[in-house]
Amino acid sequence: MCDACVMEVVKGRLSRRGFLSGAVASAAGGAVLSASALSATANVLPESVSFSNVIDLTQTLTPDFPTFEGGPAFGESYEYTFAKDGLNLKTLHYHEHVGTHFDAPIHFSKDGQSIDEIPIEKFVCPLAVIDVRDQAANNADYRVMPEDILKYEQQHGRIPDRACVAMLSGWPQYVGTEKYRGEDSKGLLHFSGFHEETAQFLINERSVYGLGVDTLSIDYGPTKDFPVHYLWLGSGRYGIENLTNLDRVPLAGATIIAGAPKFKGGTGGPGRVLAVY
Ligand SMILES: N[C@@H](CC(=O)c1ccccc1NC=O)C(=O)O
Repeated sequence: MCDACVMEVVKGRLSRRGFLSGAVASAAGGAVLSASALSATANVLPESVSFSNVIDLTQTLTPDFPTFEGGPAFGESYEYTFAKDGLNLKTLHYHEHVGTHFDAPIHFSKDGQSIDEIPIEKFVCPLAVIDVRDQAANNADYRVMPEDILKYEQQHGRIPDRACVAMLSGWPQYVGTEKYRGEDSKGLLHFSGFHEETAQFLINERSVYGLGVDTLSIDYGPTKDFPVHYLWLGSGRYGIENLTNLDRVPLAGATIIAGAPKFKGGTGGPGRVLAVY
């Protein structure tokens, strides 16, 4: 090899080694940095979460999104427009319980936690999806029963601790139609929810933080006394209503990242809810 060629090879090796050792050093530095940043700021979860899919479980909120009471519950008006002012900015007016939203314990209890008081680690949870689409298709007033949970566990294993248990009824396909609320001539609503025995079972026998539904309410539509709201929220747990896309996540094994709002004293409120798996 000519002298010049040898020099080029040696230079190449040296710079590659320098590059590699620099990369190792910066990776190690990065690890140290992120570990200390974590311990300084995060409420560390007991298990690590790794994922390659993100699914949006949130309904798009529009002024005509169906509401529990039937009337409008979300409005918006422009304060600034790009054409007139060079920027767009709206004021929103909305009911706390509209669209994909949270029910905080205070919603149905005398002095339960408000939405801002729920510890954040309760919003990142294993997600257990209970598929009752067939039952709901046959009976709009179907309620998720304890047997549905036991059947789920036979197929997918025990509901994990700290889970959010969500009902998949298939109702999001009816948003935009009367059927989503299912109001009859007597003013009763018709859609699925959880049975109070199931809420009681999950409170007593399992360790669950959240209850989710893809309908307007964790209680089924025709209820007059809201037993699941009183039981579940009264036990210090939270609910999420009007979820969507639960048919796009595995029934077991996903993690829900429930982006609850942080309104001081809020009884709930709309948020962004994601599932990762
Ligand atoms: N499922 C509803 C229930 C609810 O909001 C509600 C229950 C009884 C009386 C009024 C209610 N909300 C009024 O808009 C919710 O918790 O968001």
